[in-house]
Amino acid sequence: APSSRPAPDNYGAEAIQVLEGLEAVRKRPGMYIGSTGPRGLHHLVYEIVDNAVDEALAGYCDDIQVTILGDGGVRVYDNGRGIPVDMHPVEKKSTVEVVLTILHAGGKFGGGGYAVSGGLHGVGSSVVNALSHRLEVDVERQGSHWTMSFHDGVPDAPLAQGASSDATGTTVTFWPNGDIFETVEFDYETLRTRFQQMAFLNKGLRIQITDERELDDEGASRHE
Ligand SMILES: Cc1cc(C)cc(-c2cc(NC(=O)[C@H]3COCCO3)[nH]n2)c1
Repeated sequence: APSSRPAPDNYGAEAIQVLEGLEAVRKRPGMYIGSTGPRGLHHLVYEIVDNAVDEALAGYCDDIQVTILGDGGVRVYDNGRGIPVDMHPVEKKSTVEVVLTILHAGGKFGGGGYAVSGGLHGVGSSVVNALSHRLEVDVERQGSHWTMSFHDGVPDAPLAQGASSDATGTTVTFWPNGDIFETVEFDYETLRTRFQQMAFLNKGLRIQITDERELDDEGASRHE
């Protein structure tokens, strides 16, 4: 007789896909970011900034701010449209959660392999999330702040509607996993040089970077 067990719903399959994706990234980080040395660490920032740059190149954002926090985290902000916050009826997941947890076929050649230097072109955010022991996102869109946090890429709770806001934008803050990377100490000059190159390649693009770690009596150093 046919088993009485109901067919596994899509939601269960989806949750398994997320966990398998995160596990794959943590098992072979080099496949996704090239290495777990300093280059791989800085690649995390480039993956997140890539999304903000795409929004700027699409003409929706003219302010991108990167901050190296005193506690070793990095915050990336853009004043674009904000990642969509719509809730998918079936998976009961917001687009924000999908962008940050589903491992998309990334890279230059689709599927797995890709030239590390080129990065994942805006589909690498879930990789950054998987390799961060904590990640927070704050979207301003549709009149509100919408927030979500993750630990090792796993959501702490669904997307939550917060205070009202008449601005739009996306802020992602992440703290790289010290068990995966040889070092989690960001190098200011490495980031500044890379953003300067990107600004040369994209006329009109402005990326501000601030290092809050070297706070001394005259406050954080700020360069554009
Ligand atoms: C800092 C950061 C990090 C991430 C993961 C996404 C983004 C991001 C994503 C977007 N824009 C979008 O997702 C577009 C996509 O098309 C609908 C409107 O919003 N802007 N900024 C910014």
